[in-house]
Parts: sequence; C-alpha cells; structure tokens
Amino acid sequence: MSFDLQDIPLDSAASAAIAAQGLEYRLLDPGNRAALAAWIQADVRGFHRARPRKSDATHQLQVLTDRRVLGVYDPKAADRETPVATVSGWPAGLTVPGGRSVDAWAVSSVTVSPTHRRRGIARALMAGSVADARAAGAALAMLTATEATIYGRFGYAPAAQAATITIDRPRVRWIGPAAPGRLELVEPAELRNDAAALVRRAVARTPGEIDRWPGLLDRVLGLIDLERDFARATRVVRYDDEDGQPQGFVTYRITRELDEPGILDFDFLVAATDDAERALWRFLVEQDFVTAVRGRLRSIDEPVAWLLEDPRAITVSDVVDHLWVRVLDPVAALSARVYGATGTLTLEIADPDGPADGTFELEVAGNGRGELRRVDDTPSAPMATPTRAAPSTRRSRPSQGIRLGVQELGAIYLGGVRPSVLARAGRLAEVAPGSIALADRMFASERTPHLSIWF
Ligand SMILES: CC(=O)SCCNC(=O)CCNC(=O)[C@H](O)C(C)(C)COP(=O)(O)OP(=O)(O)OC[C@H]1O[C@@H](n2cnc3c(N)ncnc32)[C@H](O)[C@@H]1OP(=O)(O)O
Repeated sequence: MSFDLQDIPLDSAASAAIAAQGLEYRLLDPGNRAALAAWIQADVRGFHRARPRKSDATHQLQVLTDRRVLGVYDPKAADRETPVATVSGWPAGLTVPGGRSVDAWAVSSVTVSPTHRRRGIARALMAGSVADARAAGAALAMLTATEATIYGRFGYAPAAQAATITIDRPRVRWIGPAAPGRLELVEPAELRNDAAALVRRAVARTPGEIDRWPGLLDRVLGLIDLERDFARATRVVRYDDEDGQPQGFVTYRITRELDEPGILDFDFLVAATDDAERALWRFLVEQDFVTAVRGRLRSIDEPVAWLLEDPRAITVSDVVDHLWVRVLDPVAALSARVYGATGTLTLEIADPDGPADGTFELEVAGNGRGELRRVDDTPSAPMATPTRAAPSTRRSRPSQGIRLGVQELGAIYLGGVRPSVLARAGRLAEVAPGSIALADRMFASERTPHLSIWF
C-alpha cells in the first residue's frame, strides 16, 4: 500500500455522528506540530499515563508523521486545541500462515476523554477507522486492546494470544542442542543497523507478527534518551551464525537490590533462525546471580519447555488475547495464507451491514495455497456499524461448508483457534457432516500465531 494517508477523505458517517454531539472530527496535518503535540497529551491522558518527557514527545511526534492521526474537538471546551478523543491508523503488513504478508490497517490510540465517554464517540471513531482501512485497500483491520470487552461489537476477534513466561533460574538445566554460532554482547546503538533487517526476517517467520514502524527499534534499544534508567539498564546480546552473520538478538534488563540476585526481564527476542532462537533462550536462562527470567508477550507455544530438563521450571501466566483482527475483504485476506490441508469449503459469513458478509468458496490446492471467491451475488455492502454475528438464514449449499460470523472468521484466520472449538461454543456451524473437521484441518497453521509487541 503506497499512497498519501492524508488523501483519504474524512469519513462522512463518522463526521456526522460526531457533529451530532456538537463536536468536530478532524484529520491532523502531519506538519502541524502544535496540534500533534496537543493530540499526544490527550492520547497519554486517555491511557492514564503520565505526561510524556520531552524526549518521548519528540519521538512520538516523529512516529506520528507516518500515521493518519484523527481527533475529536469540543468547541465549548476551555482548551479547544486538545482533542477530547483520539485515534490513529496506518497501513502495515501482517504475516499470515505460509509467511506472506497481507495488507492490513493498524488501529491505535483509541481514547475518549473521561469527560466525554459513553456517548458513542468511540463507536464513531471505529466506524471511521474501518472506512479509512477500506479506502486504503486493507484486507483487514487489526489492533491490540486494553480491555477485551470493547472490540467484539465492532467485528474484531482475538486471533493471536500472548503470555508471560517466567523461568525459575535455579531449576534450569539445558538439554537442548548447542547452537553452532556465537553470542556477542553489543552496545544497543551498535545493533541499530542490523536490527531492522533481523526484525523483518523474524516477523516473516511468524503469523500474527506485524511490520515494525520506523522508530520502534530506537525505543526498544533505549536510543531515544540514553540518560534514562531504561536505556542505561538495557543490555543487548546478538547471535551470529558459524559464518559470522547476525541471526538474532535479545534486549534485556536485570533488576536487583544490593547484595541480592536479580530478575532478568526481556521483551524483545528476535530470531531469524531456530539456532538463533535456541541460543538466545539459552543465554537468558543460564545467567548467573539471577533468580528468575521473565519474558512478556511471548508465544503460548514457545519451544523452551523442550529445551530444559525440568519443564516445571517454566510458568506460563497472563495468557491474553493480544492481536485482534477484523476481516474487511475476505477474498484478499483468505487468499493470502497457506492452509493445512487441501479441500473445498464454503464459508457463509455473517457480517450484517458489513463488508465481509456473503457466501464464499475456499479452494485449497496441493501446495497449500488457497483461493477464495465469492459465490453469491451480494454487492459489497457499505460499512455500517457492525454487530455481533447472527446465524445465517441462507440456504445451505450441498458441498462441505461452515456458517460463521465475521468475528469467528477473524478468530480462525491465523490458525490460533480451531473451528471445532468455536462450534462447541455454538458460534460456528457446519452445513454437512464432516465440514468442521475439514475446516479444522484446512485452517491449521504450521506455526502458532503470535504477536510480540503492543501497537
Ligand atoms: C486499539 C486501542 O487503542 S485500545 C485502547 C482503548 N482505550 C482505552 O482503554 C483508554 C480508556 N478508555 C477510553 O478512552 C474509552 O472508555 C473507550 C475508548 C474505551 C470507549 O469510549 P466511549 O466513547 O465511551 O465508547 P462509546 O460510547 O462509543 O461506546 C461504544 C460501545 O462500547 C461499549 N464500551 C465502551 N467502553 C467500554 C469498555 N471499557 N468496556 C466495555 N464496553 C465498553 C459501550 O458500552 C458501547 O456499547 P454498545 O453501544 O454496544 O451498547
């Protein structure tokens, strides 16, 4: 997707819904630093965060220049320059099973001031962001959520989970193979050039990972403000293969009291190969003078349990819905991924008044590539406010097929949830015996989907 994000017209339905409240929906000009700075203040306030340091605000201003930034303004407010609601969006690739990247629209910074909540502003912003995503040609919209109760009503579903993994360091005995390369402790700034390429390769290996935006690595590596405690504590180790080529890195910090062993926290383990992944895990879990090793936003399917003699040394906690997906264009979304089994499956998708509504046929050939085509003659419906999926009343087709809502489609899309689980929950039905079992096999992903960042 390459176009000027400013060229997308402001969604008229969202504008009208906001105007009906006596408020104004505005697209911010990336050159207007004062307006963006006020928007940032509203954004952090909306998330109950402290006012940003100057270095963070400057960094955020830079990040926002590549995004579509929208605000809602109250002409009656004492401070009319600070928005009462915020949202931002930008095009980003999402890795799907098989390693391709699908054009997606990332939605972030959805906040409504505590003084203006529960009068439909977020609903209008969500409809506006879907309109933006469709105008940008995105196959789906995606987000990470503060609360799991908000986005289902807008057609989003959790598609990739994440968890905190804590390892009891004294119980660690490594039984995995030794990696053939070597580890190198490097200063964060030294890694800046290699990091972006390594991250791109790591993202392409895992369904659920999204393209990183310019600036994210600077934040992760602590390069925004070198004097900050976070930056001073951040250490980086890189894994190079036998030929001396960098294949991964991990950033970590050890927190400890005087004379006490510490806790190692890592939040960015990037591995472009399995050797790199194992070597970096080994480095982390074999640290001396450390009682625990803790990684947040890790996969729920980490191989580390099979690399330690005592799998009970590992505690998996805080398993959360992490990546939420809202399918907008089923043909583009489902034709991008690779499937676990061949077959032909009809999908009757209920997306009342939404763009994904209709009947489609998914055909998967021997190479796992899938092709989806619409088999009804429903014109692409204009986006209205989506609601929870309702059971379809369409006549069932004789072939193998399933009936599901757009939320359920989002849930199974990356292979993180089996259709049969949704069927047991009464949220998905088969049109002929055996269809759910076929859907389970077809939607399976070789690798469990996982997203390792917030956005
Ligand atoms: C992708 C992201 O950015 S995630 C970040 C989300 N933002 C935050 O958590 C910041 C703090 N919270 C907020 O700023 C606001 O409360 C928001 C953005 C979550 C909601 O804004 P509002 O303008 O109050 O929401 P709005 O009035 O449009 O409500 C729309 C619907 O969502 C529901 N809803 C809104 N907030 C919540 C919530 N926190 N939990 C459950 N339901 C909610 C409303 O009840 C309403 O339901 P219904 O119309 O289907 O009956």
